[in-house]
Amino acid sequence: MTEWVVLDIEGTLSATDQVLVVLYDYARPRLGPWIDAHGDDPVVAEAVRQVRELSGVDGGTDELVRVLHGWMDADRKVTPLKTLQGLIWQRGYADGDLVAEFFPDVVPALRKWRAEGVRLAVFSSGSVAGQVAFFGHTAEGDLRDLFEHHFDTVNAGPKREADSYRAIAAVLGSDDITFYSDVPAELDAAAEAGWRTVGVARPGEPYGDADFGPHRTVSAL
Ligand SMILES: CSCCC(=O)C(=O)COP(=O)(O)O
Ligand SMILES: [Mg+2]
Repeated sequence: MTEWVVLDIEGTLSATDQVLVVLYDYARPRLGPWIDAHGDDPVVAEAVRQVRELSGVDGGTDELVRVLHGWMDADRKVTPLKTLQGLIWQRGYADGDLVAEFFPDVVPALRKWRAEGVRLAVFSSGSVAGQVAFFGHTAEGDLRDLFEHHFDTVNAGPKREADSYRAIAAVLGSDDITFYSDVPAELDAAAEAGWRTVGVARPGEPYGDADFGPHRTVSAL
């Protein structure tokens, strides 16, 4: 038994296509209008500043959107992109345009862990705002109560760096943590921080045939 289970989303709880096709296709045409309509929102203004800084692009919304689309095409988990996507998805879930879907084993496993007293948290590249909206609007209802904490690249740090996992452990106040992810490099970073790790190798997913090295590996939760 472990005190905490910390979970990745894409490839672990939900099919990669849920994110890279459904959610990315939803965000793509809405990025420009969102930037134009919410320029006074300090969160959007800071994201736009970061996009300019990281890309060196100096032009208007069209140029920014070209950069953001390029990052999406390459699936680069760049923080300002994840911030803007998260705001758009939050609206999409609230409006009923989006419904989060999970692999069939996921919700039973989450409920079983909770029934056993295991505490749950999420660490995803998706922004905390996007994560909370995602778990609040699922095909199996509002699942937000299952999780005590959400972490992203803003409040924890990059997923492939051990310091991010150390920062999460400090917030959780525990060193008895198990991390589930489909990405071996994320598991390496978590293990370096002293966490237990479980690789989730789901058939048909991008990391379904990956080499998980020393990490215990499962094909479902
Ligand atoms: C609404 S959650 C969207 C998740 C997301 O944007 C993403 O990039 C998932 O990355 P992960 O770190 O969970 O593999
Ligand atoms: Mg993942």
